[in-house]
Amino acid sequence: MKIALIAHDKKKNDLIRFVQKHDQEFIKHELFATGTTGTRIQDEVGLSIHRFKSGPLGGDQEIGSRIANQQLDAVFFFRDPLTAQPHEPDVSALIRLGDVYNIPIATNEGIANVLIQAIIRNEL
Ligand SMILES: O=C(CO)COP(=O)(O)O
Repeated sequence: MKIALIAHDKKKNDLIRFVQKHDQEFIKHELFATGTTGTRIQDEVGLSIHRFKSGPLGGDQEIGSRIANQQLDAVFFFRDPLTAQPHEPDVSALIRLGDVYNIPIATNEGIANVLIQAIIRNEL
């Protein structure tokens, strides 16, 4: 599967921990990420990952474009709901495209736990 991983700054540690916990599953898939998130996953988890631009510089839009072209199967997007993002319209656009194309986007760790179990069981 093609899976995108994204986290806002205050959620990056949570996403790294989550990916580390499930690294034996994530290693089986083709991984994509926004710039800074991808660098941290590469450096701290050791998974190979295709990195787009950083979110505020267009990375969310690049991932949205992948969704629109049916080139992504699932997205883990650990959003920070308590901090204003300069690129909030890009974040909303990405999530909107997930709804348009019925791509599962886990926007917090609770639903991420559900989504990763579905992926492990090959239920998507
Ligand atoms: O801003 C982001 C998502 O909206 C994430 O971008 P980075 O991974 O480059 O920090």
